[in-house]
Amino acid sequence: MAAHAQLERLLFVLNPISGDIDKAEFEGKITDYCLERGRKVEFYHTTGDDDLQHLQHHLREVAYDAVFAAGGDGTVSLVAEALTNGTVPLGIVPLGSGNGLSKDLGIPQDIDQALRLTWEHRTLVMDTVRVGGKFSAHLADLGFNALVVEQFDKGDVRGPGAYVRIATQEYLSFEPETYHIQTDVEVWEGPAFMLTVANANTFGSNVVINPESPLDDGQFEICLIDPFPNAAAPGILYNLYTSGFDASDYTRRLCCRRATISVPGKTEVLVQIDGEPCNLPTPIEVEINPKSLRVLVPLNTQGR
Ligand SMILES: Nc1ncnc2c1ncn2[C@@H]1O[C@H](COP(=O)(O)OP(=O)(O)OP(=O)(O)O)[C@@H](O)[C@H]1O
Repeated sequence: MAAHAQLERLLFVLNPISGDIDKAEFEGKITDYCLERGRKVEFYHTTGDDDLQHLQHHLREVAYDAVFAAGGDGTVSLVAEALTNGTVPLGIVPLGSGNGLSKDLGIPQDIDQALRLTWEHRTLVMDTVRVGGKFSAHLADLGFNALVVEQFDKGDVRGPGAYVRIATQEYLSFEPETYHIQTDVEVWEGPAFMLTVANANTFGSNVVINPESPLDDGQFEICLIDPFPNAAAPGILYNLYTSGFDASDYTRRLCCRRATISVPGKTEVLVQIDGEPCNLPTPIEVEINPKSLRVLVPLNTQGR
């Protein structure tokens, strides 16, 4: 763990379409903040088109002391993937609607407070995960939430209200899949309402799907919610919002370093990875990449 490492040259990766703030004003604020403290700052704007390849190419050409992701969960995951297995740390200025990883890392949700990371921080070296070959720093899931995120993504309306409306609609007709999971520790098979591959703890919605699991412990959890009767829903929701995941009869967690997830009868399945929906061929191989990402966190938090 390093505290107060001097960061001279900073890159801010900005998603022009995330958040509802004026981006020109935001860039001006960052520039002033960094120049006042003797930092050099540059900006990189995502286009939504091959951003990972372009960013990786740029990072091979120019050496930075830190790269900040200024956007939502998708932008954070993009920059995290570009930096994984390297020595340059990731900083986060949360601008999205969920901002899950930044919350798990104890990064302030206020922009001015988050910018202090350029100046005061310590470095956490966290694990990352590969889910069916795709990068995940935070949470990936199959089942109910993946379906809701896909519908949410297709719609024009953002925010928690839109998510709840879609979730309520989908819940009425949702049919749980059966999963076969083989980990390096155990085998589990059964139907699940939702299956989360959790490197981290908390969704952007503040649902704590994987409480008390450090991001740098060299393992991930598969958090399962069984199909449940309607009458059990309020209790499960209460547990999810109060870090009580394990308290329910309908939940279980498998802790492991490697897993193969099959969905009998299906060759492809919908997966939500760090906020972005995608279809993956089955079986899905999941593997931890221990201590693979350096990330700047506030001095006064341990990260979770
Ligand atoms: N210039 C751009 N134009 C259109 N789409 C873009 C652009 N830059 C990035 N994207 C797309 O934006 C998505 C990532 O958005 P991001 O998660 O940063 O913000 P958000 O969706 O507003 O936040 P949240 O996920 O928290 O709601 C990706 O799908 C990416 O391809």
